[in-house]
Amino acid sequence: AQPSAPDPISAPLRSLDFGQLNFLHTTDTHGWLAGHLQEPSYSADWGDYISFATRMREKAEAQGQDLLVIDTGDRVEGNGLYDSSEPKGVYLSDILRHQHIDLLTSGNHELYKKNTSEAEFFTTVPNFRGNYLASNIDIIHPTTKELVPLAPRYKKFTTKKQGIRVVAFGFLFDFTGNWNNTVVQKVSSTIKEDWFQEAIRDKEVDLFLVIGHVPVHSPEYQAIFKEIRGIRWDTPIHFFGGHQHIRDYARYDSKAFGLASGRFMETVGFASIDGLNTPKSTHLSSAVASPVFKRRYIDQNLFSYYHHTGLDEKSFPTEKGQNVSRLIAKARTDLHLDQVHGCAPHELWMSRVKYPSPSSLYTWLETQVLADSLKDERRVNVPTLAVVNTGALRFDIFPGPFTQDSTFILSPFTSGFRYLKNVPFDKAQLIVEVLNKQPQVLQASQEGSSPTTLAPPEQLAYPEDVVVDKEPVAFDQTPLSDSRKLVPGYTTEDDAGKDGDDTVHEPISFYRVPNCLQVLLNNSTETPETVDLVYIDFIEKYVVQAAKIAGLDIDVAKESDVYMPQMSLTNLILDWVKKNWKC
Ligand SMILES: Nc1ccn([C@@H]2O[C@H](COP(=O)(O)O)[C@@H](O)[C@H]2O)c(=O)n1
Repeated sequence: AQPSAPDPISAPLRSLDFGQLNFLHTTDTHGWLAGHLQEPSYSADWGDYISFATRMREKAEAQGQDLLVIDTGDRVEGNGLYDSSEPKGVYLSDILRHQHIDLLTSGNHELYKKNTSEAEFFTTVPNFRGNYLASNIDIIHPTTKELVPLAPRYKKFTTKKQGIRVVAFGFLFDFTGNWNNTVVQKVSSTIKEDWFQEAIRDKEVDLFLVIGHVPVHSPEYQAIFKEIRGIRWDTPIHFFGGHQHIRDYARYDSKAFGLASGRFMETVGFASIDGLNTPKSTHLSSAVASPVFKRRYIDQNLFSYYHHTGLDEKSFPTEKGQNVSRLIAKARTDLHLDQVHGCAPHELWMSRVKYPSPSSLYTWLETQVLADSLKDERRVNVPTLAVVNTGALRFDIFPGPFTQDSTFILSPFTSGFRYLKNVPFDKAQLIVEVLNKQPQVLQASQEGSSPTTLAPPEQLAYPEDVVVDKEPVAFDQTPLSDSRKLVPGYTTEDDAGKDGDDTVHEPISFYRVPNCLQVLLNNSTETPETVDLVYIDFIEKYVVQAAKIAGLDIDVAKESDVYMPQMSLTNLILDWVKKNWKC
């Protein structure tokens, strides 16, 4: 772990059920390779994860079993380790590559910008040569300008110990926000292509593995499941997914399951399959008709890692893991990530408290940061309605030092502001109302595709608020090894029940927020007739649609202009923190 990481807190743990084939899975890590330096439950780092995967592989192989390590994308954007370097990601990719990852794929964040997808093409794909899959992503080759697959479409391989014959695919959900140097083909048309049809007709396959940056409960994964099942009625399928930042497990049928392993290096997903028919096992009388699938969501800390490997402080770390922890510490020093810009007086939560409220991160952004600091000197005293999508803020703020790292953890994106002059106030309000009308924003959600949102992605999995009654939870699973108070954390309920989390936690509330927050900046007590409608540039395409619906007949892209040139939301927040949160 990193030198400043808090020690994990002991907690009652559920164990892992190993099988013939075992998996470790990360997704949506968003640069958090140093782990969480303010939260004991997630305080291990990528170096510890490397040691963990090594020890788990040793354990599996000693039992004659196999272990595969999988990552399903969104490795970038969301943490100082990625976002604060110039160019972005140079430290991150060098740290990432030390983990032996058997299969990986791209997320949407790898494709928002041209330089990010080109870095995948030139660095991450070669770093994991042969293991990076891109079933539905093409990129314009930066030199030849030809449209080429970002990485191979699929792969067939045989596992080391059990000889399990696997065909693996790597998908991205039907993402449309990519830069125009990449092409994301819809999943429903990709699975009709000849190469896919041939791959699923291969009879020499014991397991189909579908990894992807796709929610496990999604139209895209349903379509892939149906397509494979239509041809191979009996072959086991394991899906690994992500994107919604949640822990989730889907049962498609008795031989097909899918695991999603959370976000931000809070979770390492574990899955296993036992009873697969393989060329070896079919000769044995022990071959089983129906395989058994298991899953567990591991809290990413050393207490869990020691427990699951049966090792301790001395026997657990590997030399490589320790070197990588040192590499991360050096990168954090080079990037000045511990530099303190101010001190937060109390917690500000994204979803643990109601919005609006004094402890809501969004209320703070509206009533303090934007209200104090959003001003273009060319537009002084002009009434302004400011709109920012809630998904632009990515993490809670904890009391204490607000560092260079906290800045990017909170607001990693480079988005700035644009504005439309003299918008009738009632129309401006209507535009915000339209933006907030639905969970899925405007953009006629494509049929058969995952919904998109301007709110934090976790919210797609919560149709309603979850309000936790603060009474201690009853624990009816494995016996408690420790009767102390439970630590608040994940209490996942999925298609296999309520016993998925390795650590038994006290539950946490989840309150929904609107797609966009808004603040009226007006020096007068009178309602303005017109306002400057200021919006964060990421939502411009949605503002265009909302303006049409609101009956504002203008060409938004043409008539809008940059507001506070050179100022990003990230820097606006940082300047406010420096001025207002003295330590
Ligand atoms: N420049 C950006 C990029 C993304 N967002 C928000 O993040 C959501 C997607 O996040 P995932 O990690 O789930 O891919 C997106 O819907 C936006 O809410 C943003 O605000 N600015």
